[in-house]
Amino acid sequence: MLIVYPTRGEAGFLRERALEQASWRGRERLVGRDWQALELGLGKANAAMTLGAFLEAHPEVRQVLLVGIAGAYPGAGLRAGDVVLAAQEIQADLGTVGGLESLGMPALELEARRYYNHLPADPLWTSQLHALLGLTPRPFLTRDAVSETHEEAAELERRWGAAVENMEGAAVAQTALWFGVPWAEVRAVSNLAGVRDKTRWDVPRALEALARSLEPLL
Ligand SMILES: O=C(O)c1cccc(C(=O)CC[C@H]2O[C@@H](n3cnc4c(=O)[nH]cnc43)[C@H](O)[C@@H]2O)c1
Repeated sequence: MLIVYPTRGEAGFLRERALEQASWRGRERLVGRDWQALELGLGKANAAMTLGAFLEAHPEVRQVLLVGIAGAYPGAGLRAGDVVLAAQEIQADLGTVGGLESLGMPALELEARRYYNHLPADPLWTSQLHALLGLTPRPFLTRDAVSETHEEAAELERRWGAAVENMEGAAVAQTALWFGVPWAEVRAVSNLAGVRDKTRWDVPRALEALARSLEPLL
């Protein structure tokens, strides 16, 4: 299993369990008992290019799991420390404000299936994680830009029906789909989306919960 994470700050629990720490094209690479982990970098471009290059160089990878922190939308009923599993990723900053459909061009076309803004997590891998980790799949949203106000976050939640937002998920999803590798995503809530005051974030609580939740996999 290949675990991927955006920033080194989110991977302390993996580093503690790694048998080997290395570097791959300037990105941190950790090797565990029956997993490896790779730092992606922040945002969609970093995530897509790093994962794409790694999958091209490592055709033996059979599953990808993206882990990290996320911002929760106001109506999602989530707070810092809650851990969520992705049912799908919604690439909300591609196309018009309402998405790609109105442009009539998909983001990805595979075997006659057209993907616009919605990118489904692998159903089997996700159902296995649901059973193993006891997490309920929820819709995730990705933009390179973060929500900066409550109103912005609430509008994204209303328009797309997502529970949480992040900056890399859709890029990992689209890359994995294109390479034909099952992908899944688990994130811990660090903050309410739209809140920029870091004193109202709780990243340590989120990362502790993420580590606890993923223990059965490590
Ligand atoms: O400085 C800010 O206002 C700010 C607002 C939101 C997120 C950030 C980050 O630095 C996020 C880094 C990292 O964490 C994920 N993340 C966590 N919370 C959110 C969020 O509310 N919206 C989007 N992404 C979030 C993200 O995937 C990044 O990898 C700074």
